[in-house]
Amino acid sequence: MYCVRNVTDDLYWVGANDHRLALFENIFPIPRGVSYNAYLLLDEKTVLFDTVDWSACRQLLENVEHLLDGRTLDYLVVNHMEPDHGASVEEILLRYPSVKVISTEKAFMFMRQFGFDIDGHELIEVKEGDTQSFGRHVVTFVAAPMVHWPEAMVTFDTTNGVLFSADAFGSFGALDGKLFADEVNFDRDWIDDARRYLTNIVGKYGPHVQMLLKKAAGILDQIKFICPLHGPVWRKDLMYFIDKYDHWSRYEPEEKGVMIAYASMYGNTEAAAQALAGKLCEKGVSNVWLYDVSNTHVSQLISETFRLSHIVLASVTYNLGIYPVMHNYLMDMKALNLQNRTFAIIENGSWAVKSGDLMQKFIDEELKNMTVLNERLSMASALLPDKAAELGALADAIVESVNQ
Ligand SMILES: Cc1cc2nc3c(=O)[nH]c(=O)nc-3n(C[C@H](O)[C@H](O)[C@H](O)COP(=O)(O)O)c2cc1C
Repeated sequence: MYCVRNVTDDLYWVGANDHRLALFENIFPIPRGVSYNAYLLLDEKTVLFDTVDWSACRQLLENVEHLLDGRTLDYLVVNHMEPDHGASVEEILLRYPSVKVISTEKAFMFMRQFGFDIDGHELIEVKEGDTQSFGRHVVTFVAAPMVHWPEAMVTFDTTNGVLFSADAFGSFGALDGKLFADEVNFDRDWIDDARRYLTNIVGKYGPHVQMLLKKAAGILDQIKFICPLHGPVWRKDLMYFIDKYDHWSRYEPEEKGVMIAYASMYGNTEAAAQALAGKLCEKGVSNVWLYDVSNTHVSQLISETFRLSHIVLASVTYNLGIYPVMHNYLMDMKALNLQNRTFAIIENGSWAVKSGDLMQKFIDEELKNMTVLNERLSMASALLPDKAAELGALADAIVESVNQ
């Protein structure tokens, strides 16, 4: 059965929802599923904007066929050739052999690399600023390299103000009927998945997102809809989400608050993390979030690290090193270019305590623009009452820094 929704009077969502995939990119858990968004414009010409993952191809075809209602498909615009959107391109070409494909030089290169038989078809290569008329609608193409692959572009419909934003402004989470961000409680139910999506997937490319935001700033008053390739479509309160993107891509925290990420085998480091959390709240800083790095997916840790201003790393020493899962989290921060956070350190060990110095060294040498508070809580096996003053001093230093 077809499943479509109007975005505007002549533009339709023709994508699909996926609740079967457990790991997006075979790495990120998606308990709320994901949507693959594609859009069909019925103008004098018929235009499909992007396709879907291969697993959802059948749904896309049903949707498109239903709306075309006997017309042929004239154009396919491919903004992004990553397989979760581009995998069904060849199937569209097989079904609609006269379709003209509009995309970037690099995207056509990727189509060939993936083995798609495109060369018997009319291919229209576009670059920044090129325009195309489909009848009433005129669109312009804007390069969006590394948001999130190098071939990516976004397409702006100058007639109705629709921005087809490719992977920008996307989110994990299946739509399940609710197409628009204003049909859900986005700030309560979606923002964490949107942040986890952007920070983990495009986090490394903050400067490229900033470049795209600067281009968008020039036409901000003309943008009426943002149609991403995953997650809800935006038609109200666009600045709420644009502002989030601005923070994430500048590596600026959204909130003053403390994330305590702890690595603990037998519970003593965890107990210290709990004691610190209690002290912070007692001293008036209650935006405090505890995460056990061993049972919190690293994508969630990264997302929270992008959200909050202060990070406490509490780790046992393990074979003279940092606990491996904590180390992995630090490596991910480096890979994603995270910056501008204030850290505090809690270390533990029973015979040769090393984790504190090693975490400090990693932050100083491998991460950019970070501050580490001087106060450190160092434990030998367990946090005993003789460490109360040290714990209090650490809490005071964090509170002072948060309140600055
Ligand atoms: C496999 C393994 C390796 C360890 N390596 C070290 C080490 O190199 N240096 C050290 O001081 N303690 C080491 N420890 C001890 C723990 O770091 C220590 O007992 C710590 O207090 C455990 O804290 P927890 O209760 O939070 O798990 C190791 C423990 C295990 C199980």
